[in-house]
Amino acid sequence: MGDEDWEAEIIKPHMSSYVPVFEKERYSSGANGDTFNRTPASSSEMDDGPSGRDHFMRSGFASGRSLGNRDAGESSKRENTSTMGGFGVGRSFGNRGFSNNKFEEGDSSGFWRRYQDGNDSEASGSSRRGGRGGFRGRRGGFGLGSSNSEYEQDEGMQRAGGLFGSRRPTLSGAGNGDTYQSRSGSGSGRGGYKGLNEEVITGSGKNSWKSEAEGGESGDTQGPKVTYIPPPPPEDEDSIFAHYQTGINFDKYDTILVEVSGHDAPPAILTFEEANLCQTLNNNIAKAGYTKLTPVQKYSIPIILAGRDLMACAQTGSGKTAAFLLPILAHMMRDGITASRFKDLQEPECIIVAPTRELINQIYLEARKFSFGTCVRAVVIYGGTQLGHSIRQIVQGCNILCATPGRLMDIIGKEKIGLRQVKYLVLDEADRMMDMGFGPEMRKLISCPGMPSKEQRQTLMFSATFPEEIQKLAGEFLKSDYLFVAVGQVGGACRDVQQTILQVGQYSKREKLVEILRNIGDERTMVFVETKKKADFIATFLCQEKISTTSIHGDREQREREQALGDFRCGKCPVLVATSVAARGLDIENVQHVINFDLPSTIDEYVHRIGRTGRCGNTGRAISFFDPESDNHLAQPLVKVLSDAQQDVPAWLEEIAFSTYVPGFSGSARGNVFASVDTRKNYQGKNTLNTAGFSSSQAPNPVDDESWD
Ligand SMILES: Nc1ncnc2c1ncn2[C@@H]1O[C@H](COP(=O)(O)OP(=O)(O)OP(=O)(O)O)[C@@H](O)[C@H]1O
Repeated sequence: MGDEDWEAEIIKPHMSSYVPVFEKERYSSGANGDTFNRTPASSSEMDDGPSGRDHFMRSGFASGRSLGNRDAGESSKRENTSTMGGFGVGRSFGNRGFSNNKFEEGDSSGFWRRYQDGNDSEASGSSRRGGRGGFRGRRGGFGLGSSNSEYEQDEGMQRAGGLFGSRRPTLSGAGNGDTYQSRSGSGSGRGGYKGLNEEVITGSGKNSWKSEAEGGESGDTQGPKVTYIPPPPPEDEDSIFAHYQTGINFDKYDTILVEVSGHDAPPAILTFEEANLCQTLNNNIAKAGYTKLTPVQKYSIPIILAGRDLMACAQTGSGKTAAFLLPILAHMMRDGITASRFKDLQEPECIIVAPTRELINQIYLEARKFSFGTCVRAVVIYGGTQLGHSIRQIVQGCNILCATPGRLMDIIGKEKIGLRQVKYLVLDEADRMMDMGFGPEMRKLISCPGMPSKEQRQTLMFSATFPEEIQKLAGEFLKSDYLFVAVGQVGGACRDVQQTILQVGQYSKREKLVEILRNIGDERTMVFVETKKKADFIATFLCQEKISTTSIHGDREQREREQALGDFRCGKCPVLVATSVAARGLDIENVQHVINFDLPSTIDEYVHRIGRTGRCGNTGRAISFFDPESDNHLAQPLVKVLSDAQQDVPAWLEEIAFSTYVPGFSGSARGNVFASVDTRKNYQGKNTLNTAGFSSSQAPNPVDDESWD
């Protein structure tokens, strides 16, 4: 079944019997699921802004999918068999379907009362704007142009489409775009997110890229306000330090070759004790269950402690987060940092940016964990949540600010954050942060008034992939004498992931997926697809097949995204269908399988995706469907990634790779080569060691000569 058939498929009446299970405990005051089941979607109260929208989000894909409000009511009474929360909301005719729902009594008004935290005025303000939920019927719209991006970003470019209704359809003037717009009313609804390939031009033809500060999510001038306030993280020590076990291959990390390039690199440390951290930090490390350093930590910690700028590349799941957090915290403690107090303008010492909301939240939780019992206060802010909430978090004090780029720029624009005290700037998933999507915002950040120059601050970049062309941009951010740490092959896949590539044509993919998932049973599995609409579609399909599934992608509300992740983490939904928004950084316990239902367009993306499993010495499996109709361009880089990771390479894949041979190829699908190591040409002083600290001149060099020099 091709793309064009999806909408036909999705509106089959039987599908409306699949309604979501909601996390009743978490939003207990509203008894979501109950409300959902009880409440008929009949009258028109969608004008209720946030609450209407809230219900809209929660009321499930059955509702808006195709049958409008009446079916929403009907389906809500049906057996609650699916665990898929709210996807496809308003998908095709959602505008209508949801503009009439009446869920607020039991559900979201309760939620809002509970979490609004004194922000009724903002909430009602947005209520008065009216009809937000109604317009959101277009979210995720099939064939509506919102979902065809191959890449989803949380901030930056994507917001242009999402916030201002300036998506590709508005350019087309016909077809999907028109349909979409007519269905979604004025198009003023805040609809999801744009992807890398989507246009950033409004219907009026102007470049509409705007940060939240310019009238975006902050809602000063246009569009409804974002009112979601994420629930606070648990405060008890057990939850803060909850962790999963390192796996059987954790000790094998020591055999990975590490190359450090640049001048005067400090020697690696072999133990936490050698880092000479303060007692509180050591206690926190022990409580986190860390007894032994990972390679990237052995090398990065002393480099950062020595005050050097760093670009570090290490395989997925190998502890890069602690590699930067621990030395930064150690510095702060050594400098005798004072507790930051309530102030209207906060001046954090450290700013950490990451490309997705869920990832930055995860980093924040790590920062909170390692700073436990110190006076260092970490704060997280990200898009899709109420701006007022972000501001309230910040003004209470902020030493480490974890942020997605768009929200960060907004807050800076609102003069809640001053940059003069910034000593550490961390770009996690740095290659992503510097690429076309986020690069402009990052450049804005480093040239913001008050931001110390690169000479005055310490800049740290971490990722599992560092394409050569992106490395070349790093000079803008890093001091010229920065050090480069490469743990193993730069851009290489984690060897603890057993990779299988299956040749599956697009018409057979669903059948194969179900077959695999049935064999897998309840083991946690992430299924990656290429577009947002396909994520909805596949998740719906799996629910239909009675496989408990949830989904995460950029067209889902932040609340839905967090709920989906929560459901997946706790095992309530063992299958998570995701777009690339979940490809990077997410550290979820017990993800045993990754399935690439669609291969991504770049090999780096592949490496990140499969890295959601096989973390921290645990083993995992990745199965990828290779469709010769569309994936041949990946054959060569796949062969390279597989062989570098000592995986079996299917003969048919080698054949395709050979037949699509591109002279000069050295590893990647998008022109960027695998940078085997530091791309600076003239550095001196390079040493290659294994992570037990012994010189490995005898050992085979992991460096791919082809792309070096
Ligand atoms: N030294 C250590 N000992 C035990 N566990 C560790 C250690 N370092 C990190 N971990 C754990 O390993 C897991 C993966 O770490 P982390 O998320 O930092 O990986 P990463 O390298 O950033 O991965 P990705 O490239 O996917 O972002 C986390 O659960 C983390 O707590």
